[in-house]
Amino acid sequence: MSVIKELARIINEGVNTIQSKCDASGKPFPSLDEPYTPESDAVRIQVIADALPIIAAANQLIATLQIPAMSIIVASGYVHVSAAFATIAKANVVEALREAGPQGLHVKEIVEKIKKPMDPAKLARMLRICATYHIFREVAPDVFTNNRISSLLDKGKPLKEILAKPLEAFDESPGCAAFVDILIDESFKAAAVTQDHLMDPSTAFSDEPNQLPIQRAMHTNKALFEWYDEPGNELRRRRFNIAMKESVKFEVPGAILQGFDWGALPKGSKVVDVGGGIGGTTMALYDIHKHLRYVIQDREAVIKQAQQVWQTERPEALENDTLALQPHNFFEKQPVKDASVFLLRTVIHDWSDRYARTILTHLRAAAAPYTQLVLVDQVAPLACSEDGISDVPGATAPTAPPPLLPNFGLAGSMVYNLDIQMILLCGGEERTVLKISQLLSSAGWKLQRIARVPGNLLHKIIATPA
Ligand SMILES: C[S@@+](CC[C@H](N)C(=O)[O-])C[C@H]1O[C@@H](n2cnc3c(N)ncnc32)[C@H](O)[C@@H]1O
Repeated sequence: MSVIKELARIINEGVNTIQSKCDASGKPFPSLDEPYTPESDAVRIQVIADALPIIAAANQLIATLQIPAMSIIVASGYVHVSAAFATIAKANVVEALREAGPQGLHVKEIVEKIKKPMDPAKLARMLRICATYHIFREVAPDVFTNNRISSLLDKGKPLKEILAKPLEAFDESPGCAAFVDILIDESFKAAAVTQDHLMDPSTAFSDEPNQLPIQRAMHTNKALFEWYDEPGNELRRRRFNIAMKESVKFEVPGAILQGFDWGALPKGSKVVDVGGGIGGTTMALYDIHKHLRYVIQDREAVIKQAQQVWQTERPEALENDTLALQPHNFFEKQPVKDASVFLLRTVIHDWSDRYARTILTHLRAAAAPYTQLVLVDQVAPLACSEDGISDVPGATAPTAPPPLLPNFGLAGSMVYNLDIQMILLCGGEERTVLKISQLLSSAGWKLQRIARVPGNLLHKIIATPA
């Protein structure tokens, strides 16, 4: 069969399977036109494994059919979509559209509502390119409304409140609003200088967290997290912490609970969430596993914000000593010596090998013989076959059959976006299985297994003292 026919077959058969599952459950597949709600999107999770090959095949079919020059120009031109999108998000257009309801708003009315000195005609052009990428809908000439994708950026508050208290714009915002705002601010600006940075002999080979594109773009010599603590960066720091807390919610539901038997840990076992942020991960565990004790460690400023969040959302955890919030620099000696689990979610990927090794070595020195290390991180697949790459259980990622790319192509591409994000902002890396295994053993840990949650970006990398 020709490649294009084979790709079409994968799409057809996959769509039929999904439709049958939806018919059997009596729930329609969520429409792109309606705003996102977790309830209306629930059916997607049930068919996520069926959707992966279809997404991979559809993108490969487009790449095959499209005029090559068009493909490369469109890919280079994602910067235009980002520029449009960044402007729209910054101007709180999503919230104005939510308040207007499904009939949408004319761009002139949007500009009045958002109280920004913007040219409505240019805003229409920005919204139109996004609508063409299925973000927003143009429902009549120059009249736009939110759809399932754009509505995820809704900060979830009245527009008036956002305009009155811009520093608190992302506090308690659900969904991806905070996360995307990092991408269109820090990442977007760092991206603009990346080519200069990576071909400048004074920075090209650096593994220092303060010699990255972000420093070049922002004219600072502070590493990202120190820079967040600088005066003037209050919004960025708050936004980052909210983004991380909310990121737990746009994983496959309950992902943190899967692949590691938290329930089997004896009563009173201590789980130390190292670099735990304001505690989104610990909160998800705490809500289900009340028999455990938790410690969240992070930088002082973050722990202060965590204090407010837990006081508001789960005050009893602080009152009954189930949870301790502890300022701690993970480049220094680890104070907790009786941890059952050192849990690090999306921490090790932030750092270059040398820095990551220091963090892991401090944890190894504080580990008891029964301590388990649980890294919750991406595991970057190669874009070719990985057969026989490692015999550690779970090491080999599920691969797509030909003619699809073994890594499911664009269906699995987010890991590489985040990998580049690490080059831009932190100096870390989304590591392959081999790199993870080498890093762990260089710090005295033995990789035992990788527990994958189907359809999820983050996996559990479980190690014990070597
Ligand atoms: C990518 S975030 C992950 C947060 C959290 N684990 C989660 O998944 O939501 C990395 C965390 O590392 C923290 N961090 C950075 N440098 C640190 C340091 N030297 N000591 C302790 N925590 C640090 C940051 O403040 C941030 O909360």
